Amino acid sequence: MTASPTNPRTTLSVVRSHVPILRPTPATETVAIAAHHINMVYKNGAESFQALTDINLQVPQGNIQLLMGPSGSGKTTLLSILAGILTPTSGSVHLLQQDITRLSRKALSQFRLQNIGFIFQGFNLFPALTALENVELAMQVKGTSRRTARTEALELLGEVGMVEKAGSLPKQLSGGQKQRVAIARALAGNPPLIMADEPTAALDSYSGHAVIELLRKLAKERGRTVLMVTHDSRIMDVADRVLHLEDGILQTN
Ligand SMILES: Nc1ncnc2c1ncn2[C@@H]1O[C@H](COP(=O)(O)OP(=O)(O)OP(=O)(O)O)[C@@H](O)[C@H]1O
Repeated sequence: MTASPTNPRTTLSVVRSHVPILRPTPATETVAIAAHHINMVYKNGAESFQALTDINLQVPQGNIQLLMGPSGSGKTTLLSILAGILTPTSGSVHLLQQDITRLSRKALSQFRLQNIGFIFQGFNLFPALTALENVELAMQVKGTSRRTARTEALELLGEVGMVEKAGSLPKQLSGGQKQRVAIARALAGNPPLIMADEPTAALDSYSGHAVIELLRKLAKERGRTVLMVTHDSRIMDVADRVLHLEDGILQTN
């Protein structure tokens, strides 16, 4: 991918013994995520179901925006479309000024790998790999060499306060610790966009707060754009905007 001046990836610089550190990016109103007239119809045989109707939205770079709404209102469907995992029935999605709905399958998969960090409710860590190996593997998948991957994975575990648990297997970690490792893994390769589906749902209050604070810092101090599906009203305090879905329609507020 060609780095643009507004992309936090361009703020990567090498300081202190070859360890990459992110400098804060000045706040701009560059749009990082945009959806234009998105419709999604699920078809099962003769039956069809309209899950999303004419969704339009814009998320500026450095924002934390939440997708909220009742069960079945279309939150996960919309997040999946915005992340390029699902193709909408109609409409377009622009990520970092690129129309991802026009990319080939291969180009889209490469774009996702380079630009989006995913965080899931269930952590999705490899159970047989240590915390460090889970992050390292993600770096290698993104093209980092083995040697650099270890250094950078340790750096990322440091960012989420998990260096001391680098050698632990997921089963030896609490839910909050697992989610912090999953966040470190999502940050592998320094993606400018973070997309999360219920990142605090499986966590107790204390761990949930720690994860929310981490996501806030990523947006406000590191210029990452964070979009997440959540039912967690605590996150509303740190959000720039709450997008509310009802029956597949975005409510204007
Ligand atoms: N593959 C599918 N085929 C048919 N219908 C689907 C499919 N996936 C989702 N739906 C339907 O689309 C609607 C939106 O689902 P979605 O999972 O996006 O909702 P949600 O708001 O994320 O719900 P929850 O909060 O319960 O996870 C629901 O009515 C669901 O049954």
